Amino acid sequence: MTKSEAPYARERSIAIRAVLRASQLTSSVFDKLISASDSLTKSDKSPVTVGDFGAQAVVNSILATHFPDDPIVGEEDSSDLKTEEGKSIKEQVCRLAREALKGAATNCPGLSGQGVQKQEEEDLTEEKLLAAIDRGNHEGGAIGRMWALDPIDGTKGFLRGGQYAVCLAFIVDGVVQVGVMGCPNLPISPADPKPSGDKERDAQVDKSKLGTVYVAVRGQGAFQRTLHDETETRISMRSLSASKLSQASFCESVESGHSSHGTNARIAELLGIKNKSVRMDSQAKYASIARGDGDIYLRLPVGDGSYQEKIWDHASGLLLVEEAGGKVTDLRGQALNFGAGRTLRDNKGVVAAHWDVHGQVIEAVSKALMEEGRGSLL
Ligand SMILES: Nc1ncnc2c1ncn2[C@@H]1O[C@H](COP(=O)(O)O)[C@@H](O)[C@H]1OP(=O)(O)O
Ligand SMILES: [Mg+2]
Ligand SMILES: [Mg+2]
Ligand SMILES: [Mg+2]
Repeated sequence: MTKSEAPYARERSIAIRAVLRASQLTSSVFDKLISASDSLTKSDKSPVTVGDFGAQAVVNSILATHFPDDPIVGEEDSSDLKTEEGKSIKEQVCRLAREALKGAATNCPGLSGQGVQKQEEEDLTEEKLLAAIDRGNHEGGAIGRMWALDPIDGTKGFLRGGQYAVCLAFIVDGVVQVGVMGCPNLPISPADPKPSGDKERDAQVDKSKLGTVYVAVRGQGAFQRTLHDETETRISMRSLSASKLSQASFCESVESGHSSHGTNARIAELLGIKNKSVRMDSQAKYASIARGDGDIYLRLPVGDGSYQEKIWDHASGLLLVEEAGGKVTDLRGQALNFGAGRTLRDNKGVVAAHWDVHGQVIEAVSKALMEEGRGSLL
């Protein structure tokens, strides 16, 4: 079977094109713009920047051109841009989105030519760009085609100059079929240093060695390419058996408010793991274990566990890890349900690990939560 005949080949190509363009936008926002006046605080107290809005406008415009009937579940909406406070951000968002959509054609397999470009450029008025952002307001659900978009996952990492990801997934009947993730600050070669937000240390990082894109289609494997070269290399998780589990390394959030560092530390202890956990913002954690830099991604709820994870925070990362040989479930070992709406309301927490050890990790998670008196989460 050639690539163009493979299931979801068109969705795959368009998703890569959209993520490349949005990643170019976010990189240029960071290089040129980011200052306090380029971001707002949302009603849930989380930050949102020119980059988040701009990337959502770019991805949604491209999806609207190529799949006009497909609904999109996207993180952002344009309401904050329509206020007096949001006016200057709105102007920047529109200028950047226009530049990104008009920019030189990105290297993207199966798509070229003026026709595609011209179609995309027709939608560049302010009104149309804001409407494109708001195409992301779909409620989700278990039936039919839809896209899930996090235009910048890990906005706090983005603002720090650390890790963030542009994450786009295609979902059919609640099952993720295509996942594409742009990680502009992740080193192409895992051996190279990655920016972490520490200004002094990050000054030593060679920027020409950063910028990866991950692509997975269900049943077709997981691949890494770079932002500038379309050559794809297959990736897979490090093999890990029960007897080698103590040599594993964990990935976890930088933010202790997003996932419980204390519980993770106890789980590592229960599994005999001595390696220090690697802290990183965003779904870059999924990419990192999918290509074998680390082995286990744990995201355990903080406090009473009332936070509902969002589908756009996990859809592309989950497929990447599954296609690289891993298993991704909630803390009870149940599959994540992407068909329950905008959130993973049927699930609590996330546990991603190689198939061969996932069961043991789940057992340790149960034990640690019981010890903490949080057995009600199980
Ligand atoms: N209270 C919370 N618990 C868990 N995740 C959260 C919480 N608040 C925001 N997030 C989301 O967690 C993700 C980042 O987590 P991580 O710590 O792994 O980088 C982001 O998607 C962030 O949204 P956002 O997309 O706005 O950055
Ligand atoms: Mg956000
Ligand atoms: Mg996110
Ligand atoms: Mg986001």
